[in-house]
Amino acid sequence: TSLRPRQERPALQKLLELLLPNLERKDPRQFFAWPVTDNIAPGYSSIINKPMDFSTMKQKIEDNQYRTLQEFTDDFVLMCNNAMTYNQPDTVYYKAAKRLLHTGLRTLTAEKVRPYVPTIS
Ligand SMILES: COc1ccc(C(=O)NC2CCC2)cc1-c1cc(C(C)=O)n2cccnc12
Repeated sequence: TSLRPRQERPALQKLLELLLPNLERKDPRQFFAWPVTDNIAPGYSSIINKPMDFSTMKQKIEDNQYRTLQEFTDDFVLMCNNAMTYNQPDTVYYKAAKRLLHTGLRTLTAEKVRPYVPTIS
């Protein structure tokens, strides 16, 4: 809660700006591109208390709100888990989320990504 302005984290921010489009390409039908609304998903806001989507993640990168790669990964996992919580397993959304989670985590934990993230946050 220090009053100091957010210090720059250029390396991490640049890495996340590269990783996000990589993850978005794994969602060609753009089910995860924008916040899910109650009118397309009845009761969504009362079932999912921490909504997340790619547009929100993009804004958080631009606002320098991710201090570590782990925080970015946590939002990605949250987004996928929300879809697997609200939607039944036999829906396109559940299946898309399961696949996205699996393939996206492979990207985020790839050896070539690890070295670019300073271990201290
Ligand atoms: C931004 O969210 C969306 C945007 C577009 C669409 C969409 O094009 N749906 C068409 C495929 C059959 C109708 C679906 C969604 C959507 C995502 C989700 C998620 C992510 O749970 N969802 C759940 C129930 C109903 N619709 C959705």
